[in-house]
Amino acid sequence: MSFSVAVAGASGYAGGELLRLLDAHPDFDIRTVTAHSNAGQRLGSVQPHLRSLADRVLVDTTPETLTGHDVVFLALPHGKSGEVTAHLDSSTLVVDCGADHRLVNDEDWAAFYGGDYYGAWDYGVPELPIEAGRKQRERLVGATRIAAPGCNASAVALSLAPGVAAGVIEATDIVSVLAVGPSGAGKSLKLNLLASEILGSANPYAVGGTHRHIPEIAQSLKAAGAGDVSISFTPVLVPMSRGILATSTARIVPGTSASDVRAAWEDAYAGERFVELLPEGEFPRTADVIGANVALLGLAIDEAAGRAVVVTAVDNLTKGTAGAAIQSANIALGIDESTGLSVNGVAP
Ligand SMILES: NC(=O)C1=CN([C@@H]2O[C@H](COP(=O)(O)OP(=O)(O)OC[C@H]3O[C@@H](n4cnc5c(N)ncnc54)[C@H](OP(=O)(O)O)[C@@H]3O)[C@@H](O)[C@H]2O)C=CC1
Ligand SMILES: CC(=O)N[C@@H](CCC(=O)OP(=O)(O)O)C(=O)O
Repeated sequence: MSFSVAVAGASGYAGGELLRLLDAHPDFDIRTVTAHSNAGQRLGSVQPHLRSLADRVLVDTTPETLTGHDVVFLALPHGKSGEVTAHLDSSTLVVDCGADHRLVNDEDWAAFYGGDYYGAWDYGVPELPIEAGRKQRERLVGATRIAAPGCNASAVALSLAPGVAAGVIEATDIVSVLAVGPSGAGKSLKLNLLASEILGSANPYAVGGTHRHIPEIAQSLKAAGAGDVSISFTPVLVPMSRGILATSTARIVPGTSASDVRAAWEDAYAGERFVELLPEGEFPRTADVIGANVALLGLAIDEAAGRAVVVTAVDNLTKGTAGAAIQSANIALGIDESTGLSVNGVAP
């Protein structure tokens, strides 16, 4: 099978990671690569690590340049995807890596993003437990519109949804602190992301309940069966170009045994290729997931605090975005879900 593909935002970080993975995918044929300020440039001049695609020329991101493909991946700034997708044929599979189609509640959109609200699409985290023992992947089969997740949001949702779905942790008292690499903020110049500001320092941001991923996480936990959700979420920029280490804790439902808590995560992720619960006593490092389409989880029970502690590592650009987008597209198109995706990273 060969599906023609366009990648919009191909000059950016997420677009670059999409191209790296798509070029190795046997069923996808990259036909069009688009950009904005870099339109007209050779891809090799802006993504020099993509040697096999170096002579491709970036074209403008318009409905016309994106029309006529079987699959369109969008890696555009927030607000830009919604503008484009309204013009694409409904039979084209469109996978948006931005936030424009993630939130089901327009009030959340207004509170955390603002601007036009374009409506929610099927959420591209296949392994997420949803109600009644089901997984999000069921909803992706045959989908033609998919919203890939926010990288932090998917790390935290994957961390906690099994415990919520099994009823062993309370969703009303969650604390998540994340160490994140600056590539999550994209390639454009920002003063707080200068090397002189971040090398040798750990810098908190969006402190105090303001981060845009909070409603996205709450939405995923509600889909897993939570009623009310309360999450204190604090990201901290650390000097690693890519990667997320999310540490989340939640109160254990009184009377639940430690083995029942662990069983919730073991059962949820048994047989999953791209989400793995490490053996008891082991915890992941970001170094183990760089370039891999994998989320690694470590779980501990803090008996004294009465809390479950979940430490999750993902590469924000791979399992956190581009890998999730391609995995979800595979499911939508009826291709084997793991095609073109590896659990192996690069190290050291
Ligand atoms: N980086 C990450 O880890 C993650 C990113 N995402 C999401 O993916 C999307 C892309 O992010 P990322 O790759 O990091 O961002 P970058 O800033 O690295 O890339 C943005 C891309 O969008 C293009 N672009 C910029 N302005 C416009 C415009 N006005 N109209 C059309 N295209 C434009 C840029 O083109 P040019 O360079 O030519 O100007 C570039 O190709 C965002 O929505 C982001 O939130 C989601 C999860 C994780
Ligand atoms: C370091 C950094 O700024 N990271 C970004 C991650 C963004 C992301 O996951 O993408 P979306 O914006 O598409 O949700 C952040 O925390 O907002």
